[in-house]
Amino acid sequence: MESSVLEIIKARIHEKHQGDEKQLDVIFSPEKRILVEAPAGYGKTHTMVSRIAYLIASNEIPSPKRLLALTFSVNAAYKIKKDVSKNIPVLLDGIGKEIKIKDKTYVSNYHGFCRKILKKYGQKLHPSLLNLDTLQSIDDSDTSNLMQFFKSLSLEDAELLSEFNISVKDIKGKKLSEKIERYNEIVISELLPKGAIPFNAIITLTIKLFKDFPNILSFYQNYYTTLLIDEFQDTNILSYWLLHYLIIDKTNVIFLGDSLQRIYGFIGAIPNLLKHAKDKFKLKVIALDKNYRFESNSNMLQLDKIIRQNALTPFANPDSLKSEVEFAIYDEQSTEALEVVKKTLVTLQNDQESNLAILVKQRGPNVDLIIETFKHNKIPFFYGLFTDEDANYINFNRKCLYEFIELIKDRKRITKKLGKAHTKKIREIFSDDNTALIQAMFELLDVFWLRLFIDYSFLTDEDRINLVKDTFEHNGLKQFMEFLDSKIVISTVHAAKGLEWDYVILPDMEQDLFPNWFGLCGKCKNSLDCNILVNKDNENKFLEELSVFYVAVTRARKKVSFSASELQLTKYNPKKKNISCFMKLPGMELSPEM
Ligand SMILES: Nc1ncnc2c1ncn2[C@@H]1O[C@H](COP(=O)(O)OP(=O)(O)OP(=O)(O)O)[C@@H](O)[C@H]1O
Repeated sequence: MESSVLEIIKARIHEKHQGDEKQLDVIFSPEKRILVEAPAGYGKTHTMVSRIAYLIASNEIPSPKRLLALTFSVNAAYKIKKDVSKNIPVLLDGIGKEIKIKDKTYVSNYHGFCRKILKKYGQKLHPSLLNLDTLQSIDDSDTSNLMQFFKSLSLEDAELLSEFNISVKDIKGKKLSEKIERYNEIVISELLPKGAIPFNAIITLTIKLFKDFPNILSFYQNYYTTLLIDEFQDTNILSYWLLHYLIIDKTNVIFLGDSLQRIYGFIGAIPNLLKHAKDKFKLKVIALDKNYRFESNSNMLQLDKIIRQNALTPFANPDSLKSEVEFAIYDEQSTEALEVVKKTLVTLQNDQESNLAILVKQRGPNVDLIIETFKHNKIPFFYGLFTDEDANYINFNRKCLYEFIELIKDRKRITKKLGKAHTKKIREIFSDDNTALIQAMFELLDVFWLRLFIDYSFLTDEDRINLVKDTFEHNGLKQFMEFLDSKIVISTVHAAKGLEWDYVILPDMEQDLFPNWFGLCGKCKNSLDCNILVNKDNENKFLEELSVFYVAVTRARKKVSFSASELQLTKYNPKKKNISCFMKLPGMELSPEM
C-alpha cells in the first residue's frame, strides 16, 4: 500500500480516537502478542474494532478472511462485525479502495466458530454433523433427563456426560482432560445418531477434529494469521483449550479484557485468566488509561476507581479517593420499595429522555415487593429478573432453539414470515404460562426478531441463521433488553451485563443480599458488624462478589443510587440486617438523599 494512503488511514483513526495514545498504541502496534487490560468504558471494544479495520484497510493481513475475532457473548460479536463494516468505508472514503466486509472477516463467539468448522469437516467424525444446523441442542447436565431421552444410554455414560458438564463449570482441568475422549465417544455413538448434540460438545468435537486430523488443524492455524478476542475474562476452559490449538508461533494475537468484570465464574469463566494467558502466550500488556464512559462525570469516575482500588487493597484508600454516593436507609422493605418507585418517577421526570434500571443480585421477597409496588401504582416496567442459571429462562431459550431448527430444516433463508411463524409457535407452547418471566420472554422474542431485520440486515443468510442459533443456544435473549422501549427495567446484574442505562438504582444493599449469603456473607466471620476482614480464605469470594458490584455500578451512564432496609424480608419473618459491607468501601461518602 502506498505510504500516503496508509498515512490518511492512520490520521482518520487518530482523529476517531481523539489522539488516545494507549488505544493508538494497540491499533498500530507491530507487536505480535498483546493483552489489552482496561476497566469498563475505557474503549477496549472501540479499540478492537479500529484494530480490525486498520489491519484490513491497510492490507496488513493477507485478506480480511484471515482474521478471526471472537467474543464471549453473541450479541457483542455481531455488534463488532457491524461496527467494522461501518468503519471500513469511512477509513477508505475517497481513497479509491473498496472493501466489502459483509462475508469476509469472521467475528463470532467460540461456539459459532466451532460450529462453522464442524459444518465443514465434522462429517469425518459423524455424518450427522454435516447437518449440524438441524441437530437439537440438549442439556447434558441432568442424568435422569439423559436416560429418559436416550434409552440405550447406560447409567455410567449418562453420569460421565453430566459430570463432564459440571467439571466445565467447576473448571476441573485434570478431570476434563481425562474424560474428554470418552465424552466425545459417547456423544458420537449415542447422541449424534439420535439428532442431538450437547452445548459443550460443539467445542469438544472441534478439539477432537483438530487432534485426529492434524491437516485440518494445520489449515486453521495457518489460515487465521490474526486472532482478536474481546471479553477475554469470560473464557471457559474448553474455549481456552481451543485457543491453545489455534495459536502457533506466527499467529498475531490480541486479547482484551478486565479481570474485575469476570462475573461468570459460576458457569466456568477461569479465574486469573489474564495473568495466566500473559505468561503462557508471552503477551505484552497495554493498559488503556482513560475512562470514556465517565469522562464528564467525575463522581462516577471516582466511584469506579474506588471499587477497583478495593479489588487491589480491600478496605484501604491509599490514593484518598472520594465519591459522593446517594444511599438511603429505610426502616423496612415496604418503605424502601415505595421510595424506590418514587425515586424512579422523579428521576425520569427530571430527565425525560433518560432510562433507568433497578438492579439486584438475585430474585427474592425483597425485590418482589418492589415489583408489587410498581404494579400497584400501575407503572410499566420490564421484568428482567432471570440469570443464566434460571431453569425457566434456559428452557425458554431452548424451546426457541428447537422450534427454530424445526422451521429452518428445509430452508436456507430467514424471512420475516419465518420469524412470525417462530414467535407464534413459541407463544402456543407457553400459552398456559402467565408468569412474569415468560411474559417478559415474549417481549424479548418480539424485539429479537424485529432487530434481526433492522440491525443485522447486512449479514449473509448463513450468518443470520448462525446468529439466531448462537443467541438461543447461548441463552442470549437477555441481551436484547437493550432494544426495549421500556424506560424502566428491573433486572438481575447478570442479565444486565454488557448493557447500560442513564440511571441505575441498587436497592437491598444489605447483608446476605449484596453480597449474598452463598457468595460471601455465609463465609464471613465478621458478619456481626459487616466489617469484613479480607484474608486468604475469603479473598476469592470477596473479589467475585465485588466484580458483580462493579458491573452493577458501571451500568449507569449518569448516576447510581443505593438503598437498604433495616428489616429484611426472608422466607419466614422479617429479620434485622446490617447494611452491606460494600457500602463501607473507604472513599464512598454516603449521603442519605435518595
Ligand atoms: N478514544 C475514544 N474517543 C471517543 N470515544 C471513545 C474512545 N474510546 C472509547 N470511546 C467510547 O467510550 C464508550 C465505551 O467504549 P467501549 O465500549 O469500547 O469500552 P469497553 O472498555 O469495551 O467497555 P466494557 O468493558 O464495559 O465493555 C463507547 O461509547 C466508545 O465509543
